[in-house]
Amino acid sequence: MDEPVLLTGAGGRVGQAILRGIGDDYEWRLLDREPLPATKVPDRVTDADRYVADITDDRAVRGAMDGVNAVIHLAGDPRKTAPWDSVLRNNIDGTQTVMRAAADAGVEKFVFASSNHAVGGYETEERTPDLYRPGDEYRLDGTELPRPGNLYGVSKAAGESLGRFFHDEHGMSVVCVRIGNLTKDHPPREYERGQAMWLSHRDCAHLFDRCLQANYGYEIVYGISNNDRRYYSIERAREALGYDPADNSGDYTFEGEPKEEQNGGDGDGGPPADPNFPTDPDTPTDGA
Ligand SMILES: NC(=O)C1=CN([C@@H]2O[C@H](COP(=O)(O)OP(=O)(O)OC[C@H]3O[C@@H](n4cnc5c(N)ncnc54)[C@H](O)[C@@H]3O)[C@@H](O)[C@H]2O)C=CC1
Ligand SMILES: O=C1O[C@H](COP(=O)(O)O)[C@@H](O)[C@H](O)[C@H]1O
Repeated sequence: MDEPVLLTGAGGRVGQAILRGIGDDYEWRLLDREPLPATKVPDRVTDADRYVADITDDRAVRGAMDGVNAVIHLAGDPRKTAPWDSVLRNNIDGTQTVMRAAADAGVEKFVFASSNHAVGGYETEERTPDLYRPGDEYRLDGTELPRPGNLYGVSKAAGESLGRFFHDEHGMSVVCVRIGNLTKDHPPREYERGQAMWLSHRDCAHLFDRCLQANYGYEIVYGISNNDRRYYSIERAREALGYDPADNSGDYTFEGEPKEEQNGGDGDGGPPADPNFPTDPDTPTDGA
């Protein structure tokens, strides 16, 4: 892909995971309402390709969109406790502004950062905490209706709907990635739900790379690593995008330490050297 890719929210956690992984592989336009320090910008990105702008500023967004072939849209309020006025402005109005500008500019592919919170309502009292544990077979696969657990999740469901509209009405390819819990270097520590939906930094970069490379119409996929604990299916991401994650929160202890190091393993990222070592927090141990 020779034409630029517009990355909104480039300075944030997800944006930086993407740029650190595939920053040298594309021509980027980086947009964020905060100026990006040089340390957050890949070497080849010039000042002219850095936009300090708010995504609700239609004129600025259209300026940044000129000549762009694909968009990864991350900018927004990521707080699950975000109030309505913020998600309405940043996540719904902002997303509509970016998607409309993209469709008008003839952008081919649009990747939208949706969230696990768009479907948080499926985590009912009856299903939890079993849902978060290895061996539980409950799966959401992206074909279910949104079921937000908070107003932030409502705003993400709205973004998915906007994507459907701009795909159907304007032919733009749209993929909505329901991102789980992006955490660097190890799964969230001592947090079953977070470990079930862990997305490692390298899998994050690989997944968004696949979103830029694959051909699709409209898709909703889950963005998690290949975790033993999981209640999201990654089959659709594999099939539609060619996603092939490398990490698994099951390779870490509940406290977030790599199992092979604790077990004196060979450090190859594979399973623990001693299969009898009781590393799974759900596995009863003598005296535990
Ligand atoms: N980090 C995670 O585990 C998850 C993130 N997501 C979604 O991924 C996206 C990125 O999340 P993070 O990187 O974690 O958030 P972040 O807060 O680290 O980064 C967001 C970036 O967007 C910028 N931004 C916010 N509102 C803006 C606006 N109106 N105009 C221009 N720039 C704006 C901020 O300055 C910031 O650099 C969000 O849409 C979030 O909802 C979804 C699920 C999980
Ligand atoms: O959508 C998001 O989800 C992640 C994970 O949710 P959590 O309930 O496990 O915290 C969250 O960390 C992130 O801030 C949010 O944007």
